[in-house]
Amino acid sequence: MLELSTIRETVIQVANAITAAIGIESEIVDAHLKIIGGTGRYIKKIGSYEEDGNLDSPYIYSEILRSGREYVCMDVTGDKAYSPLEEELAEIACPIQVEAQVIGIIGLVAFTKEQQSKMEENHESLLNFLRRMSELIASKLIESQSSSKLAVLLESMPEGLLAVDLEGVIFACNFTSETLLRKKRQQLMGTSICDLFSSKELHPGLLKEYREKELIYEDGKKKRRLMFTIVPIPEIGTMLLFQDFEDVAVNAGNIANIQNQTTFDDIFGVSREMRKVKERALQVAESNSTVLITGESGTGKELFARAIHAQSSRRENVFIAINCAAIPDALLESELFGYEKGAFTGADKNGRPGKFELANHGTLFLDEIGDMPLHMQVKLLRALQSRVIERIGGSTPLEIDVRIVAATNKNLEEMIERNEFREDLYFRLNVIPLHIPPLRDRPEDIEPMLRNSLNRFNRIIGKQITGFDEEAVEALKGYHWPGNVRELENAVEYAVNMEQGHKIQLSNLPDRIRSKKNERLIEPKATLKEQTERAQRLIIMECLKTTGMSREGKQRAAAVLGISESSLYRKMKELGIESDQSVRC
Ligand SMILES: Nc1ncnc2c1ncn2[C@@H]1O[C@H](COP(=O)(O)OP(=O)(O)OP(=O)(O)O)[C@@H](O)[C@H]1O
Repeated sequence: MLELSTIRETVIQVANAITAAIGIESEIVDAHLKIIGGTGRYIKKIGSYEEDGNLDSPYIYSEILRSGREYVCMDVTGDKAYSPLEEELAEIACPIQVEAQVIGIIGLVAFTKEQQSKMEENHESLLNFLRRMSELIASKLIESQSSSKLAVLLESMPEGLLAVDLEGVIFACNFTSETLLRKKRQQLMGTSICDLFSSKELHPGLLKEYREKELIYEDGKKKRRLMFTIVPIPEIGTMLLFQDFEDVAVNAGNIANIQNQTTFDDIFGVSREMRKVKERALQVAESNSTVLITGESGTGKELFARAIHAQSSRRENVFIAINCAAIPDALLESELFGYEKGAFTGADKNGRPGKFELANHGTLFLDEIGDMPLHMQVKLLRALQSRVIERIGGSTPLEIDVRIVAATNKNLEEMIERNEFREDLYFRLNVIPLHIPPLRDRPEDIEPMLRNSLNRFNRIIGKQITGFDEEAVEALKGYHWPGNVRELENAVEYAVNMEQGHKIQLSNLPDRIRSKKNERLIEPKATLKEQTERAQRLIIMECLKTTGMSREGKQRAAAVLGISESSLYRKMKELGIESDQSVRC
């Protein structure tokens, strides 16, 4: 039953509007004969019942509710069906109907002779007016019911939902988001997304459209893996939908969503080098052999790993990625192999599958393999050799059928010499090596990639920028792109946001590209390696000077440079930039 009381405010406003327009008192009752709104003498009676709330009474209002008929009486004293208060002289009443259902009544009541004659003279037009008002109330009720139905739908969605504005501030959330993030609605609403998630991908300006990406949510000491789908909504903000990662993999029965897989067509590159890498990757994709992808951060290693999976016979099963650098050493083993119930304090009481199990019959992408601690390298090698794993605290060996694709931006051969990486594991992984060259070594790719990114961000941000002006192209082509394609994408996104005209101007490029710092880095006598390291050191220091050395500062610096936070920490270590060192260039 549609209840008028759910739009009480509207009902009161309509009653006031009627009286203001025609100078006669009005009352509005619901389907239980309860007075919901009224003017004049009826204000005091709001909340009480007409005809004692008896729906079977022989009087007018109960009769209107039963029959749906209108009532017009210019002298109520002679009407037996009327039970007047002493002063009531005349009444016009009109049912409020939604389809065939009567959900209330609007009554117009004359208490003075003057009002009575006004009613008599204009009863046709007054009745018409009441019909319009009754339609208005009915449509408001339907509208409010459908928006509350929508609210019920959003609340009962199995996915968490957060809606953020252009500044990244949460303005809507649902019940599942409270459960998954272990926070109350009041704590979520009005909070910046940056305060909830450290992953830079979720920060405003860096939010990009993507489906099903695994990101980590940290709540105090607890970490939770969530699978995100991000939908930018131009001019409004972004909608984030997320699920518990394990639920997704288990519910999917380890069946992949093949429609949204990254394929080789998504890998862009016109240079000879890129065409060669793509050809080679395509050749080996079909086989089950282990692939080791090397290349600097942001060159597209994960993109290649996904395309290989999509091209293989495993494409209908899952692709699971694990970033060995992002997971604390103590957790890496349970992340990879899972654990049985009661395996250790704080463990989930039902036990949990590891990535190997989740990726069964699919592909397991071991990202940043060079950052895997030595003791874990031994365990990984054992699993790869025997193709059998055991959960922590378990005693049943599980056979696994997983294709391994590993990636690193480190020089594993140098690490082997320094005893930081096991040679036997290296040979086990390096069955099919694929090296992706950095962007600066394939300059022909820069311009087409800029155009490609421009089209994409025009679409996402809703702009129609036609290209780059000459000076901007020159700066972009001359830049050394330490963050490779990721940095290029971020630079174009920044420029598209900033640009108000039809072409991207030099002034709208990020500072580090505009200021052509790379020119003063060149020292003809130094080796290429020395010059590259020096350049990287200067760039990172310069960036940290702006963002600061706090944890958040470093997160921002990583985002600006287009590298992962863990890559930034690693680079700082390699280049001798200390965390608490004052930033000088
Ligand atoms: N050849 C390419 N064509 C299209 N997009 C690319 C290409 N290479 C990289 N990208 C884009 O650049 C970004 C970084 O790519 P990806 O994450 O695969 O790099 P990565 O080498 O794995 O980085 P990291 O070592 O930091 O994890 C992604 O948005 C990806 O889509």
